[in-house]
Amino acid sequence: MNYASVLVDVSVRQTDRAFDYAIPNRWEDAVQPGMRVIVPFGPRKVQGIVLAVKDHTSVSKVKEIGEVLDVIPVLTEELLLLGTYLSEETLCFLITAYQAMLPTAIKAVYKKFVRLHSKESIDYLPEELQAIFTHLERREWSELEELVSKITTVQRAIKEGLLEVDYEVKNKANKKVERVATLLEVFDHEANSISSPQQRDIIEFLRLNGQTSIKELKERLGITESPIKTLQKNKVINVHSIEVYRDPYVNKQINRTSPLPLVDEQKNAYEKIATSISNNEHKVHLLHGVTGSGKTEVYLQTIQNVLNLNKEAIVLVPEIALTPQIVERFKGRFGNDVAVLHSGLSIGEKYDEWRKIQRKEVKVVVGARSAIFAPFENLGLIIIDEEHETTYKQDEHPRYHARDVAIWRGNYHSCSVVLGSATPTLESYARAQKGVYELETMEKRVNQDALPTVEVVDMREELHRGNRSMFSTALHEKIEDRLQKKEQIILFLNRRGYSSFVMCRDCGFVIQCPHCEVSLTYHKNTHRLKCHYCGYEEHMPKVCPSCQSDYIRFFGTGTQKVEEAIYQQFPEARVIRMDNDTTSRKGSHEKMLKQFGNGEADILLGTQMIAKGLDFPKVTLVGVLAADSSLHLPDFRASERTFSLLTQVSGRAGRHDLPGEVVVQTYTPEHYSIELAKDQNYLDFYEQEMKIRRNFHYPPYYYLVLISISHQDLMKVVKVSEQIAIYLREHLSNKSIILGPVSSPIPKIKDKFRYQCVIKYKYEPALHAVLTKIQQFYQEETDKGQLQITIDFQPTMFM
Ligand SMILES: Nc1ncnc2c1ncn2[C@@H]1O[C@H](COP(=O)(O)OP(=O)(O)OP(=O)(O)O)[C@@H](O)[C@H]1O
Ligand SMILES: [Zn+2]
Ligand SMILES: [Zn+2]
Repeated sequence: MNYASVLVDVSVRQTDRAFDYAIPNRWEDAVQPGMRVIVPFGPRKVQGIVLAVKDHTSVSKVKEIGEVLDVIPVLTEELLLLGTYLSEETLCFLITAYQAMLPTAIKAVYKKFVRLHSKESIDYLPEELQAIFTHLERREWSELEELVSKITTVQRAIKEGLLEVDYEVKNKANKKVERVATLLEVFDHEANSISSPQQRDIIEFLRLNGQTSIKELKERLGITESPIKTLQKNKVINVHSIEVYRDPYVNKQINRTSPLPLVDEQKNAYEKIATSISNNEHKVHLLHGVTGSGKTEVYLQTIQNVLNLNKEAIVLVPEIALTPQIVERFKGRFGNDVAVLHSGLSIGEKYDEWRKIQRKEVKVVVGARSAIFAPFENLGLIIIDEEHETTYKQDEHPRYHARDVAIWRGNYHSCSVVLGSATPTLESYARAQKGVYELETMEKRVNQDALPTVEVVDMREELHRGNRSMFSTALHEKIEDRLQKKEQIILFLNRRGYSSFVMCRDCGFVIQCPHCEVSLTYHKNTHRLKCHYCGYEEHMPKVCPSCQSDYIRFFGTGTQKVEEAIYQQFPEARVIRMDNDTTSRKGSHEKMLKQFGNGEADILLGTQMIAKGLDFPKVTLVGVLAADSSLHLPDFRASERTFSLLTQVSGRAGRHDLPGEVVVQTYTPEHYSIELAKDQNYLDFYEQEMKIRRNFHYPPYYYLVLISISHQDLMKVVKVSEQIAIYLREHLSNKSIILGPVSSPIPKIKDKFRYQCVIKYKYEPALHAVLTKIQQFYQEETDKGQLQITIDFQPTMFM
């Protein structure tokens, strides 16, 4: 008899290890590590992952595996190992690590049922339940909740043993199938004897075109099902189902491109990476290239190089930049060899793209963060574009950084990792300076033109001169000019930490969320106020809740307000506004960019989502509104973010033949991150920012851990946070710095109070053990869900 060690799909501490199950004889050879199975676990059936297969067990009463869900393992040997690394490094449950690697479609959904214990039980049930269970002996829990007057009646019957709870594992994954018809050859010569013209058409069509879907047959020949059925019955044709992929790009015409002759800087970078590839070396190359220096072309040719060696490549692109433009550049070069994974796809589409990878039908995957787990087995290259983007860090469990996973996989496959950016993180650049990474620099734009000229406008002066509009005189003039010349404009509203809050001008009262202690945001189209943390909503009040004045107004600038201002000041301008409101429908993002690319609008107005990766030849002016709103967040990376954002946005102008100009509007023009972004002067910014980081003990000089504690009861949060801080001070070396506990920048979310501690350390070998101890100490309480303690290594957010 063989046994399987199975990790069950239940995230609590007690199940964070494998349990043994017997493999029934009929599946003796079928069960392999990395496959999903269904196993009995207590009263229920749960999904689990086979970690190992062995021929003995020390468990005396071992249960049997109930079902095997896969034919090929969903997790490769490498990914199984990677899961262990992730759970150790981020202190998450092993199952959580594996779940992060799999597409949503194959994660289990559990349905709860209630059924009669036995036929006789019915007589002992209360009348209400008798009626319900007489017709159907098994009912879904959610259905019962509707049927009975009080759910406690059901609970009592369960306690008394009359009813039983039953769980069913459902798979969300549904493969899409299509019915197709083929001609059976034996009947070819007898086809002549068929008299029905419709049937003859079908035969003729199939003879010419081969296997055809029933749907297409009906459409093309204008027929119904019936002649098809007749032919099938008479064994002239064969009808069967085949699996098809839901491919969002299937109807898209993407022109094939061929490699461009590289310019010197590109060639240099390409060759350095090519050398590591041909030597099968695991090296990390930091490709620091200004915007428009042609990094993408270097990626494309490097990938080609790897494909020639019959190996595979993963390309990560930040979600926000995963625009059709980028996808087309990869599909254009590698066609059907490319799978695409991003959040814009439906669950089914993502599953299909993932299966193409699993079945080795593609060699390149382009995707957002989680694509780093693509189940390739012969990896030759991993590229992370815009490596400075914070979205590469997952902000829920497992709190991993895609860069770390990339380097782990690169090491495993002995292949190169390329990190590309115009504004690398200080962490990566410092590593490159120390020689841990290889630095490749591209200082010039491909088209040899200078970078766009950037003018910084002091909005305080504009105000003093009596200009109260959103647009400075300079920006206004330039917009007019471009509109006249029929060139295009991008207006970028830096909205992070910026909201249109409602304030009473009489008494200063600001309307806040009753649950989160943040101000509510005004939404014009619904005339409602909304909390962006918990979703709470209310009507815009007519009078101030505090002093009854009717002089209550919203403040701050949203994209809608900017749009209105544009229409007022430039009535002839055609505007496309891109923000969360206008792009929530699937495909709308893509459609708007296409319209702008086709010249159907003069101005593209948007938030963060238009800052990255866009490449429109006719854009010659970029305006940045409220450049410094990202500077005043309670986050030590605020300057770095502002610098990188401004550099990226400016990089959208003048990328082709027409020269570009940028106008940056700010209230703090003297701030170094704004001054240096003006010249895209990364090196000076790096030097200056590094000094600050050193003085204040921040990364890359120190590592950080953020511990957040939350609970409904404030006293409880304070007590636990203090206990944790004391424990840390006692058990970590005195070289480490422990900050807090303090109340978090957002002190309350969804009625829970939030506190935090920060650990700054350089070398702390006991760290993981100490933190695990803390987790275990509060485990019972955190498993119940009231108390929450999250541990975040190298956090990117401090809110
Ligand atoms: N060797 C080359 N010869 C001619 N044109 C090139 C070459 N390499 C790149 N280009 C073109 O130059 C433009 C900018 O290149 P690309 O988008 O690759 O730059 P990038 O560094 O990735 O930009 P960003 O980081 O700003 O998105 C593109 O239109 C691209 O087609
Ligand atoms: Zn709220
Ligand atoms: Zn008031």
